[in-house]
Amino acid sequence: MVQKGPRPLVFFGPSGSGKSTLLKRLLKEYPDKFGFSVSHTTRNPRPGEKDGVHYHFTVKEDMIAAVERGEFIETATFSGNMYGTSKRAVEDVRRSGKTCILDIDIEGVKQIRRTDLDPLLVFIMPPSIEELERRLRARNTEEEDALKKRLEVATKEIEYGQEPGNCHITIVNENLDKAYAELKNFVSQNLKDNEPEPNASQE
Ligand SMILES: Nc1ncnc2c1ncn2[C@@H]1O[C@H](COP(=O)(O)OP(=O)(O)OP(=O)(O)O)[C@@H](O)[C@H]1O
Repeated sequence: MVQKGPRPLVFFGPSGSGKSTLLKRLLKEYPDKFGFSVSHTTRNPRPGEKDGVHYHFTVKEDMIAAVERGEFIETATFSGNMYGTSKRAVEDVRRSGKTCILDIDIEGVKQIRRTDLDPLLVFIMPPSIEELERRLRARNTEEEDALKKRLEVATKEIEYGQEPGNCHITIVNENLDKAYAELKNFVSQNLKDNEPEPNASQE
């Protein structure tokens, strides 16, 4: 079945390559055009959190069963709680007329490619591993062990992203403004039914 609404826009690439930086800029410039899917979690709601808005709150047994039925694009466990993005949540954003933005790892990319969600795959590549390491160190968000692990995984992710057919565009994020211009150009070429119209006139 051909789905109505704009295709989901998937960002993937090594940790530190600049995915969040680029997608935040896109969301800031076009707040009405893009949206995020609502994730599922088995953790308890915090005060003020609404089911279906902040998360779809569920229990482990149900979530495991849904994962086994193939309903999830990706899942992860943090401090004993499961989190995940369901196909349904991505479809919901699409039905609202917005482009659903996803920032996922390559296992998630492999999963979403097996669905009928027809995603546009944007691979964000660092200029070099050395520069990636410099940026991760400057970001100062990881302990040394976690940083080393991210750099190890980065090589595999770069290999996957560079294999023909695994993405629709590779953006080398050397100069941020140039990388963002490439992203905007790709988006406006490929999401015609969701043509970005800036809410601010200055570019
Ligand atoms: N073109 C660029 N030049 C220099 N620094 C950059 C550039 N793009 C992003 N950065 C910086 O590099 C760091 C990593 O970027 P960001 O956090 O966006 O990466 P990410 O791919 O989202 O990482 P993660 O997967 O770990 O969330 C940030 O501190 C960001 O400000």
